[in-house]
Amino acid sequence: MTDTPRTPDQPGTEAQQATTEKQGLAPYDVVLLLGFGGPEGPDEVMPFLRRVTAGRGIPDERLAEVGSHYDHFGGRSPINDQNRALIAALRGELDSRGITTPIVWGNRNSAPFIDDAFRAMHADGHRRVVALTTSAYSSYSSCRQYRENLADAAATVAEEGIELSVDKVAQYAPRPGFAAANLDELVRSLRALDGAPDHEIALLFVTHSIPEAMDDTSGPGDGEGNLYRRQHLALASELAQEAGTLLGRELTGELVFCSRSGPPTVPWLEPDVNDRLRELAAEGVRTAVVAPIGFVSDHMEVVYDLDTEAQQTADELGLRLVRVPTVGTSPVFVSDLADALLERAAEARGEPVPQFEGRRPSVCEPGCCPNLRQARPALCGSD
Ligand SMILES: CC1=C(CCC(=O)O)c2cc3nc(cc4[nH]c(cc5[nH]c(cc1n2)c(C)c5CCC(=O)O)c(CCC(=O)O)c4C)C(CCC(=O)O)=C3C
Ligand SMILES: [Fe+2]
Repeated sequence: MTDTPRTPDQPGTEAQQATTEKQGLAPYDVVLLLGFGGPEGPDEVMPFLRRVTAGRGIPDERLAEVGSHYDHFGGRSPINDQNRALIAALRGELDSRGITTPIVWGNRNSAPFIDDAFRAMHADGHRRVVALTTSAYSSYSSCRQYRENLADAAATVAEEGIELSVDKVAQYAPRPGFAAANLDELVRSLRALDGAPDHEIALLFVTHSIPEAMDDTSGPGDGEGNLYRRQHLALASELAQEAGTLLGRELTGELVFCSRSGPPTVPWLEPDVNDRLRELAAEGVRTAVVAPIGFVSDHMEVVYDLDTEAQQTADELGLRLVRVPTVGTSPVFVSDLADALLERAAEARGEPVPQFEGRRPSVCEPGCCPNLRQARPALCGSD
């Protein structure tokens, strides 16, 4: 914070915000929420898994193993229902700001697919799309792959004479609003702990493991790499510090990983949450507070890999595991997504937008978060 008086031409002032809100999401006429997708019944599990891993060389045993996670939940992932709820919440938030721009949904790996979303938008007369992913961080899997999905879908519908222009909201993990939404959840969970002494509590921030090579190349092509990991570390340390200050506790957090796949010969980010729980129990920790900051809703990685598998590890060790909710449809998160959309629209109109540490450009830099298997067309970037 500075005490410099704000003038109307400074980015992020109230005057600026007022114009921003008045113009709504212009020049965009539709919002596309991009999800990962998931099976909604037992028959959809294997087709879904084959789509996720197409051309990826994931062994069949791993597919069968992941399929069995879905079996625990009747062959249905919660992810699509969570995205329906997110769209409803975002609709409510935009409505409350007088913004009527429709929100359409498209998934990478299950219906409704992105090409169908494009067809539906076009049929309704929409031509300028602003896309928002349900993944907050920068990496090939969580950013560029969605941009490739957009390019594939655009190419498919172009053959039918359908042309749309698509821009994207930058990955939002570095947004102060994303930190605020996660902090709310963390503080609520910590408050609910009984009088456990600080030195018996471990605070574990969890995210999806990715191959080390994918992390090494995440971020701008001419940057330092490891942006996926750095974004998580920055958020984790901010959350641990702010939660500690708010609650007057001495909390140190650390980053751990879940949901590793691929052959054991390929290194992925570590430590695995289960391995770390074992070490911590041996060091005298009694309570593990597990905050899945890498995910925006409680989908399969959370309800299986954490609430089922890591919970079982904790049970075996006699550890109490407290799982912090993901941001889901929390009002702070949804409001920040609405802000991010408004800022993207303002940027498209050539207006200034608020700056903050770690802000990602809305148009990805050349070579950022590359596809290491095969270079492919991707929208919303400068390459
Ligand atoms: C970074 C990241 C996110 C977070 C960002 C984002 O949300 O996009 C994410 C999300 C998700 N990942 C999901 C599911 C799966 N991910 C897999 C495989 C992989 N994920 C990877 C990375 C990520 N994944 C990677 C590097 C692989 C290896 C193969 C590949 O390069 O693709 C596999 C294949 C089987 C396996 O090997 O585990 C499945 C079934 C679901 C749906 C859950 C549900 O159904 O509720 C969600 C939200
Ligand atoms: Fe995944």
